[in-house]
Amino acid sequence: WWKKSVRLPSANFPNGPIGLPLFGYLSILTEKNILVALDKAHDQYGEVMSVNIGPGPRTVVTGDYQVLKEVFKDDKATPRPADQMWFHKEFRFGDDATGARGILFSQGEEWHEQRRFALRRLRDFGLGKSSMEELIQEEIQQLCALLEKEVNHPLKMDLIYNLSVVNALWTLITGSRLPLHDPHIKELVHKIDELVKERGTGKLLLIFPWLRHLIPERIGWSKQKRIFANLFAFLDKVIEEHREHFARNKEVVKESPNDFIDAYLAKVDDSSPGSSFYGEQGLKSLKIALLDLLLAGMETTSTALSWITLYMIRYPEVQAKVQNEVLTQVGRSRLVSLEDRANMPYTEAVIQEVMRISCNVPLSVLHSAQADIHVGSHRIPRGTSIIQNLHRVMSNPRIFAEPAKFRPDRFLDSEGKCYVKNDHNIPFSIGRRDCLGKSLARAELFLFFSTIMQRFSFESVHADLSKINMEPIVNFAQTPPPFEVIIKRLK
Ligand code: HEM
Repeated sequence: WWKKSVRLPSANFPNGPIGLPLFGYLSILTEKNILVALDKAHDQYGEVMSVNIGPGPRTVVTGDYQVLKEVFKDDKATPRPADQMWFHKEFRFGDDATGARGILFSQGEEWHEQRRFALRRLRDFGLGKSSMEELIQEEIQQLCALLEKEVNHPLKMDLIYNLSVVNALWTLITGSRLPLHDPHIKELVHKIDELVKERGTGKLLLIFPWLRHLIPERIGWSKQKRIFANLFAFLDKVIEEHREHFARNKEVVKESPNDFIDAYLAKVDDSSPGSSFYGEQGLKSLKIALLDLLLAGMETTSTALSWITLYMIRYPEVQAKVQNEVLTQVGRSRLVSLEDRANMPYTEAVIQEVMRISCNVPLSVLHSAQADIHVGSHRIPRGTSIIQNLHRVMSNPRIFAEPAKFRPDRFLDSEGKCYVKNDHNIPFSIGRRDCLGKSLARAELFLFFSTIMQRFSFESVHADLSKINMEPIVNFAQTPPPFEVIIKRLK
């Protein structure tokens, strides 16, 4: 059994380390973190290789930009692996025949439909428009008011950005915003944060899913179930309120939906059998789509903002240059707008460099091969799971010299005046199933960062800046270690 599970399925399958029975590629459990373990294996077996994760069959891992570009340019690697269905059956109304509901883990035509709809509707309700900018600005003003109260005191950066980020999404989804001190939004943020962290600490659960039957409490399975149940109760309430309103004002809502949920209910009402929006399945999909948007959108963007803050206290000279650029281009009184981005190359370069070096979602989300895939001399058979090693691409020394060093000017031209895009910087992944919220995330990062820099400075609580811990906590996401800042008003 062991030989069968660890051997290469065919002669031209990507090579890789031999896993142990049950544990698979042991370094994943014994090295400092999974990224270090995979780096070691890549160094030995190349940029397209395979490993056993736990007792499962071999998973292909690639950290080569050109390969990722080629493999993910069309639908041949868009599905999510079927062996995670145990999880989706529990939390995403999943089944073996049709996969999971929602956006993040759905399959085939259902995924196409759900993704297309979400993209179009988020665009209608703001993405890429001035209304979205106003909505984000509103959140930033509230956040700045909160920061103002903390001036000159050490402040723990834990969950500071989450409330504002989730509220921007919440407004797009539900049509109304919640005040930052609202207990509902605080509860929502805590639940999502707990869930993401639990998924991380439940690494063993991901590798050995059957442990949930033996030690559900210790492995974190019971806790996940409780958190999902709370989250669903929260979403059910909002959906129910929208459904009641829809039932009473159907024609008006259809004519001009106020938010994402309204638009979704209108779509469910107009759908016919065969569509993933139709009937009960449509309503289930709505709930999971909301869950996906909140899960995928909150922690990632908030974590990126926390990383930016940490890098600013570690490199005050970089912070000073950003502040100088904001004050020169925008001044003190006018609100920063997305149009300013073109004139603020240094700020853009700093965001890009933090995204590169902190690599928020280092292994993206698992994909699998829809049909046999040929990569150079390799053949990856249908159904094989594929990990996109984004961390590997973004720390490739041939593209990013001295990749461990924080150097925003690598995204500037030789005179340091113009921002230079680098296609190899792919924190949002690449190809047909890349991040659905990347425009929103990019807009948020720019507006939050530059507006805060227009008014405040972040300082370290340590006199010796080299003492600041920059070591990421690696789970599903790479998060900064807990840290404190002293907020100063910009003189
Ligand atoms: C800095 C912020 C963010 C980062 C680094 C990030 C990164 C990613 C990555 C790496 C993926 C996996 C893509 C793949 O499977 O190939 C993804 C998927 C996704 N992201 Fe983001 N994301 C961010 C913000 C957001 C926001 C704000 C939203 C909400 C609007 C969002 C919604 C999604 C969704 C729905 C998916 C699943 C797409 C699909 O399966 O078709 N993300 N994101």
